[in-house]
Amino acid sequence: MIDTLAARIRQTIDAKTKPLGSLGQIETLAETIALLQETTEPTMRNCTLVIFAADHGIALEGVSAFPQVVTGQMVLTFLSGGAAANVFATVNGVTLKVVDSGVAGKPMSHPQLIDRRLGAGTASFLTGPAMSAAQAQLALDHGAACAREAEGDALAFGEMGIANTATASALAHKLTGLPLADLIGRGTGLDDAGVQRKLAILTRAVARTGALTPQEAMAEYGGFEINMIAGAMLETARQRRVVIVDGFIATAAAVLATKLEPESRSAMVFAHHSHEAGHTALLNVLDAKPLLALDMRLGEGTGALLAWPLLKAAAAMMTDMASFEAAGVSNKD
Ligand SMILES: O=C(O)c1ccc[n+]([C@@H]2O[C@H](COP(=O)([O-])O)[C@@H](O)[C@H]2O)c1
Ligand SMILES: Cc1cc2nc[nH]c2cc1C
Repeated sequence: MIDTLAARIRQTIDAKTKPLGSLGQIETLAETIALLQETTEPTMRNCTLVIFAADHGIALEGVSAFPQVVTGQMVLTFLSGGAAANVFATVNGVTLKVVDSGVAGKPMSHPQLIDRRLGAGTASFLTGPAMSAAQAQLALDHGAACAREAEGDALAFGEMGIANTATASALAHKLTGLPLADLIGRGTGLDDAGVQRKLAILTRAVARTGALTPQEAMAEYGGFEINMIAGAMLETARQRRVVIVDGFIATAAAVLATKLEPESRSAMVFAHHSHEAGHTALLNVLDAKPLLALDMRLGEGTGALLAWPLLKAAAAMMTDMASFEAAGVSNKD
């Protein structure tokens, strides 16, 4: 007798009209979704992508190929529909929301922009904490609220923030203890000398503190948007909805989320393997096998948007595909 949900889900998949295991990672994805929804007939009807945007004091140390002002400019581009995330969301029927988590400069006022600002960018973590402990906690709370307000069987979280690969690397280093050199990359397009400079600055920055708790790490080295994504992931997981994890920065937020609440890992599916060098190390930390590998390194949730149809296919496989028995197809002896 089959007595566990996991075994019933596995048996449902194996009874479908296909050689055993022949749908590969789609089978694993179906198992994850079905376990989370606690049914052998899961549904994947709708998805929302929430893009969290914020600025980083560390940008002023020259760790990005682009100037800080681009963060706010890209927020306006998301709102006018011209970014890659808008295009991919439209193509795949995903609702898109944009959150100001703390973009530098004066607050932008736009009817579609969700205001969760925690300041005009973080402070530079080269010389002191990026934010206060209270701001770090508030970021988790704001992220959770944004998740509660977003509709979908699955939620994807994107980010926009010049220099946030530097932030993600420093934060991930403190959370995992992995060497910084394994966690840094070119971001928006640094050359070799730029990467060396980024490594030197981050090496100085992380030497400022010793071992940190996850709560301390997200205040010392976090970002408003990264911490909000962690809060949003935690809330989505608590609601037993699927979290679609995007690229390098989103995966750093996922590492933070799992350090705070390890059980959140079971709600996460990993959309793609980013071209950003440090992504492999973070995926390994989470024992994650991403669905796609397209050499993308844009962020914004673009990888998550491209993975969304695979989640729909995995759920539909469970509900709509015939079993050997129902279809009258002979199974192997
Ligand atoms: O998602 C990724 O894997 C990814 C990898 C490299 C860069 N990005 C995006 O580029 C920005 C950060 O790059 P940088 O060089 O400014 O740290 C930020 O807006 C991210 O959305 C995103
Ligand atoms: C133009 C541009 C678009 C982005 N989208 C996400 N990060 C980005 C960084 C830049 C520089």
